[in-house]
Amino acid sequence: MNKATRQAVIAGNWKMNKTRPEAKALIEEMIPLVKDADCGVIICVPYTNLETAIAATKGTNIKVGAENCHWAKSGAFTAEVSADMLKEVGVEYVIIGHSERRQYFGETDVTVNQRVRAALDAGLKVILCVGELLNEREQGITEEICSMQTKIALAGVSKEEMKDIIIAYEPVWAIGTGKTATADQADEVCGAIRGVIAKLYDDATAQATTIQYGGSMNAKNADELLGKVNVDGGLIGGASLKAPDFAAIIAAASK
Ligand SMILES: O=C(CO)COP(=O)(O)O
Repeated sequence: MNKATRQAVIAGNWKMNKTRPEAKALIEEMIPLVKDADCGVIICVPYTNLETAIAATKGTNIKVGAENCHWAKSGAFTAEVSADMLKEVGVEYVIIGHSERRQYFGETDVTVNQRVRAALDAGLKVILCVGELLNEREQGITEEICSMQTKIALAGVSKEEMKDIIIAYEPVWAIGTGKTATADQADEVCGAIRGVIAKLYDDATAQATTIQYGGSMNAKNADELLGKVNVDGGLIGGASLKAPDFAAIIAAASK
């Protein structure tokens, strides 16, 4: 299996945006624009929008994800949401390990691993985020950081379970900054992550794993990034909040 046979997946990460009426309107605008996509289409939305998004996307090619989940089944974890709760609502995907969770909410490689495990156990598919800080890139340790994050996050995940894991390489310095990694930088790190998967599992698993790039991907730069052999799609922040922009990225991934 190679890029030609791997499924490209474009996922929107809405972050902390949109009330329920706004979410419904955005999805309704999106549906006709993305209905002919030749790639996977996912929108990851705030918890309060999940039911709205699931209802609004019913019968369409848009799948719905959450932006995080807790590692415990239930318990005294004020404001957290379990993987079972998401599954019961009808959610299919969950983002885990986003750099904003790591940066602002004390998420560590170990808790990322625990959350990945909980999501898989609940029957959810995972979009696992990894990526280096600017100073780590400047120190030349990008591949080491991304390899380590990937390895720790996947501890206890079997080869069979890898079909339910998408990895998103998101350099932290490129998120929401308008600074995109060059297509070659994105390709290089996505390729290095694929190498880690090959070592942890085997080459067939590595070749079958969807590895996205995320960080200021937009309608203008999507073509070049998605043209790279190791870049199998994108995790889109800002541009996923505008239906025409999101649709343009999906069109680029469908070529
Ligand atoms: O963090 C991101 C997606 O998870 C990327 O966000 P931007 O596309 O807004 O840079």
